[in-house]
Amino acid sequence: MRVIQVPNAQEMNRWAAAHIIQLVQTQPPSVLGFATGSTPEGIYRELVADHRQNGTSYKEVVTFNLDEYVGLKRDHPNSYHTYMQTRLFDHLDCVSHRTHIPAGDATDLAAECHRYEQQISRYGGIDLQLLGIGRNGHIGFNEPGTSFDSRTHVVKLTESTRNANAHFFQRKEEIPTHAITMGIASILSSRQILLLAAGHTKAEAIARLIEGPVDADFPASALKQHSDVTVLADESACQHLAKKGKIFDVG
Ligand SMILES: N[C@@H]1[C@@H](O)[C@H](O)[C@@H](COP(=O)(O)O)O[C@@H]1O
Repeated sequence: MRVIQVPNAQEMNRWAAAHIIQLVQTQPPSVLGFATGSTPEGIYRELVADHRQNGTSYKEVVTFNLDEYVGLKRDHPNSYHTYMQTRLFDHLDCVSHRTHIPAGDATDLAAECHRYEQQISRYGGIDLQLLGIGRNGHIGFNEPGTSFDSRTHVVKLTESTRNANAHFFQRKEEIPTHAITMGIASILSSRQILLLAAGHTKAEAIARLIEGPVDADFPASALKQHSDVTVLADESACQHLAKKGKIFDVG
């Protein structure tokens, strides 16, 4: 696992966007795994700005999102469909049938999970998966205790995750109780993974990820079993790390 420390969130956004753009330009057709939450918002703004200024094209790009809330229609203002549409897809030249997000409003959720996995396989797997990290170490919506062998599945959200996402909703009761998420094994099947963290609220999670053991109680630690993971974090998110340095590798 490679750790890259940058001064602030803006630098994190620029670094990540440049990395994505390079992949899109040099390895078409790229299959990108996207994440939601506050962390990637600035990266998506950078991609939109680059598309406007430099014309980087996403016509050939295939995308898969990590997760979606159960029970929200895709046009609900807080669905991850709406999040991706308004922050990214509406502003790029993506082809809509190549952008994929689990259908949280499916009547048969188990069938939807199976279908999603098959779709990822049909495109030959994900080249680059972006990840945020929850304060409890969740990746996607894989909460502590999730099997490292898990594939796309339905999860019950913990109270801490619902609270952490509360700022996206008007009222706490509106926050869904369940979600569909790619599993930990689905995430680990990606050829390359870029985990992003900015701000002091992520400092404990980043220290535990980088310096703690592999442990199912801390889902992000599964990433240590993958051979191409970069943790891109700002100084605030790195403040509890014992090891200091701008770039270093951990076993
Ligand atoms: N499902 C998402 C995760 O994919 C994301 O990593 C996490 C952290 O969010 P934020 O970036 O807002 O801190 O939030 C949600 O739970």
